[in-house]
Amino acid sequence: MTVTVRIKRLAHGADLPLPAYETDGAAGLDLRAAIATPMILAPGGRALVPTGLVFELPGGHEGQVRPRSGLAAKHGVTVLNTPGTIDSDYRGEVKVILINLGAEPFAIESGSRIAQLVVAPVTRAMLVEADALSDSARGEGGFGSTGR
Ligand SMILES: O=c1ccn([C@H]2C[C@H](O)[C@@H](COP(=O)(O)OP(=O)(O)OP(=O)(O)O)O2)c(=O)[nH]1
Ligand SMILES: [Mg+2]
Repeated sequence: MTVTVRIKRLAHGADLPLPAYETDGAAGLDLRAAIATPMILAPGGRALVPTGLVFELPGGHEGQVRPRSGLAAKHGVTVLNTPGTIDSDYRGEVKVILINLGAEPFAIESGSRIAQLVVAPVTRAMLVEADALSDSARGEGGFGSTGR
């Protein structure tokens, strides 16, 4: 499924390529760091990394900011709030909250692909308050109630 997404590049990201799907079947658009000078993420450190991008997602859709598995596997660098939620009515710059869970400092250069954005449909709930809810086989069991 394809939807049209309007996108604006901010001045500090104007020289970077638009996010792109790296392969025909890729689910995520890689997001790049739009930074004037390299950032160093110390072990255990986190940073709000600008992308220089503003999206206009179509109604009924969200953007999910997800980690790149390569950064996680090789460096322990991931998205702290994964999946970050980009609302369709958000018109601010998309930023990525990265955290370094690895043992070494991690350098982020301008243009580094730091995360990926998956555009996904959203189902919104119409809440109906009720005094009693239907029975189910699971009932109140959770948090490991079915065993290992
Ligand atoms: O990783 C993220 C997550 C969110 N956002 C932007 C887009 C999103 O639409 C907005 C609000 O995100 P969220 O609802 O997760 O944050 P909040 O702490 O609840 O802030 P708000 O009170 O603005 O909703 O912040 C990002 O740029 N990156
Ligand atoms: Mg919110």
